[in-house]
Amino acid sequence: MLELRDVTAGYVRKAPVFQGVSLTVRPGQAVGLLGPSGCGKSTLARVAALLHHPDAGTLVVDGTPVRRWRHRAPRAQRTAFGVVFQQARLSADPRLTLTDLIAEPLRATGRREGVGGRVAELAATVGLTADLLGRRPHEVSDGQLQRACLARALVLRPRWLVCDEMTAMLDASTTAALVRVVEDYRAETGAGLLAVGHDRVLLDRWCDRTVEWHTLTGTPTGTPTGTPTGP
Ligand SMILES: Nc1ncnc2c1ncn2[C@@H]1O[C@H](COP(=O)(O)OP(=O)(O)OP(=O)(O)O)[C@@H](O)[C@H]1O
Repeated sequence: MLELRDVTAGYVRKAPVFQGVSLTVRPGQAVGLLGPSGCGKSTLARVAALLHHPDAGTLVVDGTPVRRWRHRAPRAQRTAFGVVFQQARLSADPRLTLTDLIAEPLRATGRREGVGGRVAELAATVGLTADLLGRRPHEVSDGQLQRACLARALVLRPRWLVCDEMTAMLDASTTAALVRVVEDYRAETGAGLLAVGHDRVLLDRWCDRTVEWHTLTGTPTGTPTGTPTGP
């Protein structure tokens, strides 16, 4: 279970972006988070993925409260998450080839064996051909780079996926392809998903339930009331 309990977070302590927000994602569940620009969805997603330290509240991952965020978080907790952001170019080291980009989390966690095979397998999964893998980010399209970023997010076989407007910059066919990759991965592994976006139609189709931001803010505790949209 991924549980945010009464979380307050932001960038200036006296003026948090949001206060007292609670949200729960069950293993295997896909929760969409919908809200207006600037309300704090990305900030919440970053807290949930251990990338942004909240000012108050608790994050519990698979029963263990998180005490440290970012590089200070224990490796086992950090590697439980795969994260994909909207702007692939900001989250990709421009010096790395796509092969090295996808393999980055393996190398960072000291897993050097079988890297080539795992990268090839994931490249095929996300639809990257071999000729693209030797290129650097500036030599590929936004959609191709986002495919590589999704492969990177899956490379450690995370139990939780956080997709922060993953498809906002992409055309319909690339969007459909990447959503399918995420859903195939979830079907195979039982991973849970928090998908942030603006596109209600996409989130309603993709997710088991879609939560509106305004139902979260000020919610005291417990799972927020979402809009049930699926099984
Ligand atoms: N690094 C930062 N430093 C200071 N303020 C920030 C930072 N990142 C975001 N903010 C501010 O925090 C607020 C929430 O931003 P956030 O990106 O979480 O919103 P969002 O709902 O994801 O928006 P969008 O849908 O436009 O991506 C905004 O007012 C934004 O300007």
